[in-house]
Amino acid sequence: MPRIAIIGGSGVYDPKLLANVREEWVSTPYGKVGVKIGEYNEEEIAFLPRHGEGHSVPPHSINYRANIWALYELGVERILSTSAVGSLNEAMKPGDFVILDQLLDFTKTRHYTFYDGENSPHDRKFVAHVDFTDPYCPELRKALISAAKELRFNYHPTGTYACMEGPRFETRAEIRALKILGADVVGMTQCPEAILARELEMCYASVAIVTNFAAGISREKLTHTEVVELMAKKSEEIKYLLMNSIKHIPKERRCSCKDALKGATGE
Ligand SMILES: O=P(O)(O)O[C@H]1O[C@H](CO)[C@@H](O)[C@H]1O
Ligand SMILES: Nc1nc2[nH]cnc2c(=O)[nH]1
Repeated sequence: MPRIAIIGGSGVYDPKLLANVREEWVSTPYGKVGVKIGEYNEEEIAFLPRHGEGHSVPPHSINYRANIWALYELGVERILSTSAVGSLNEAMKPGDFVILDQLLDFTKTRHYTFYDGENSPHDRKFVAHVDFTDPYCPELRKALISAAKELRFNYHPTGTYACMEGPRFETRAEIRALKILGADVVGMTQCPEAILARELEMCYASVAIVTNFAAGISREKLTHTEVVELMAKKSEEIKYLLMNSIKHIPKERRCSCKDALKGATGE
């Protein structure tokens, strides 16, 4: 049973980092999900490309609830993910790794919770207001930072990610506003992926890879081609970073992620 899962973002579509890969189809109250399960250092790891293998699913249409529920069903406790981002912070350059620690959510049309009270399509028919002060698991963040340090990668140990609805890129004015609000990087997928993991008391962290300077900061037109091309160039480093992080993940969970529902339902 995989304790750890990797969710691959743009440019990270296949589990080449794993051996003996099999696919398991998991039924969830939100639909079926195909999850790859393989081995790394004799440990079972689950892998899920959030956009599908051919990048066929745009960020606003991803079935985040099915994806996270499927990993939970498989017994996953810890989720590491990648996200390709634009940078608003001149210190965070294309090719740099940012271990996210904060989030700003500007998405609009997504499904943000599993807990819809009586309308929940499962037996958790309650309302839950989960603490999200620190959206990322401190233990997973520490593991990613230790690995980036060991590998001597260009990395930033913190970063605020602004999640936009997409699928378009931002206007110059939106990036100006996000900078005033304190965002360091901008993407389209961390929300609701991070909160949904927290709602199922799973640990979640994401390593953002800067693929471009954001709209109005970059002198070039923004293209998805540029994003995928840079991610392809970084694919080996991303693989090493994720795999090296795994050995730094404590077996025992001492973070508060595992108690996220305590006090959240008013019980
Ligand atoms: O966040 P990931 O999945 O890496 O994808 C990023 O890349 C796409 C834009 O090129 C958007 O979907 C953005 O969120
Ligand atoms: N929203 C958004 N996502 C990205 N992913 C990679 N670059 C960007 C960007 O500039 N904006």
